[in-house]
Amino acid sequence: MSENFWQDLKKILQKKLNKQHYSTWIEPIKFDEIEGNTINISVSNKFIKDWIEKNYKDLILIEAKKISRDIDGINIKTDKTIKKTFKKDKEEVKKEENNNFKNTNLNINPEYTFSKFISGSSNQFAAAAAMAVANNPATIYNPLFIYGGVGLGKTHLINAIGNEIIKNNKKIKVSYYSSEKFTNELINSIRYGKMDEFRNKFRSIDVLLIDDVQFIAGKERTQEEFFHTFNSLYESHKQIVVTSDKFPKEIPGLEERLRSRFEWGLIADIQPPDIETKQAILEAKAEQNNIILPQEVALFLSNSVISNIRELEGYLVRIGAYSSLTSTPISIEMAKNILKDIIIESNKELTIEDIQKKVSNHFNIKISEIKSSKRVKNLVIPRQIAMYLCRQLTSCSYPEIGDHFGGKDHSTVIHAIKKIEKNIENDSYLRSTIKTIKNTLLPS
Ligand SMILES: Nc1ncnc2c1ncn2[C@@H]1O[C@H](COP(=O)(O)OP(=O)(O)OP(=O)(O)O)[C@@H](O)[C@H]1O
Repeated sequence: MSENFWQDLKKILQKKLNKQHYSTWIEPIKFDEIEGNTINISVSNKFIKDWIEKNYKDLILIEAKKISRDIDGINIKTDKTIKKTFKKDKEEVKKEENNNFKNTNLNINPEYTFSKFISGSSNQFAAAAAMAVANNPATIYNPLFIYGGVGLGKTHLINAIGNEIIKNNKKIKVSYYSSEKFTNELINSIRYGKMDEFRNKFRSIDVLLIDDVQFIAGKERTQEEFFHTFNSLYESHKQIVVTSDKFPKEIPGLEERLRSRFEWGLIADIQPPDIETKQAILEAKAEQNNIILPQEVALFLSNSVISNIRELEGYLVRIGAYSSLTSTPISIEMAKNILKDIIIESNKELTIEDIQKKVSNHFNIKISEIKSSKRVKNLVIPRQIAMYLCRQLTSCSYPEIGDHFGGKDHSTVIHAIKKIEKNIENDSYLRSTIKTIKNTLLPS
């Protein structure tokens, strides 16, 4: 009776709740059992557990009692292994699009909504936190700091917060700024003596969304001004949301006072997507772009390529264009052919060249640069990572690795690998970068 009980209960809850809330909070719940008179359920992390306890537990209990009068409690556990990918309903996407109004002053991209954001275990925490903030601006998590690797959906999520807030209340003044745009406006205001205007403008915003905040690090005047803007908004109980490619502590050149403020609220990370999530995203993007993508091709792409979703989308568009230009339906063969330089067959043993290719591709540098002896930072770290992965993923010796990196001595290779091994422990960004590259080298 238990599983049916849960299904019935979910149906009732689905009717009671708005679709988005249902699919974000109730749908991913894992039903465990009914033990005595208690319903045991699990969710993927403590944040979701707390949220459900605070907002939905009473409702679930009331409705459960209507099905079975004996029920008198709900016990929520956390279980990290829960993976749940849920897709949003087409109708809901349409409705949301219609509701969105385009106000270019706000700089918000109307395309990036929650309905178009696919949640999976890698980003569920950040998506749930974003939704919580969007539904309760400036009341629960302030600031919200979202961080994650390149192309994993930070810009999409921060815009979705803006779109959702506007949808709920058109009077709230929401502004989205890339750090670059913030800096440029500041520079212009200084140049043309318009600092008062600049300050007034930022301080009159209700919700300030700042994307890629790592770019203001190292810029003294921008950080100073942002610090004052932050304080003024925070003190007037206005919502601030910030994204970055790194955890606050790991942003080089970020002033201590800003770092500590970023840590006042909630910090949520986005990890590289798992295969299920990648597949769901690809299928959704294919639908949005009118590309007929057979399921096996979506699976093939999710298994073999890249974690960077922007890159993944790029390949999808390439395949779609090829298919349309040649009037041939998309097939695995076609995908393999188009992506032959990127995909490494999963049954083939990895070589040092494969690793060099992937690492160079990830960091957007040339293979010749990774093999060179140039000591600039943007080459040294990729080179060290590549050497580390060669040692981990191939059976090559230190001298062999050194040979493939422009004839370097084995002691240089050992030094590079030790450096990564040491840093990986404290640097979550490095860890996540290496994981992303490894995922593309070792498709599961
Ligand atoms: N979970 C998701 N569901 C649907 N689309 C996604 C998801 N995550 C990312 N995308 C898409 O991937 C592309 C890249 O995402 P986005 O620009 O938000 O990444 P980012 O993390 O801000 O990258 P960067 O570090 O370069 O600023 C966008 O088109 C976005 O819509």
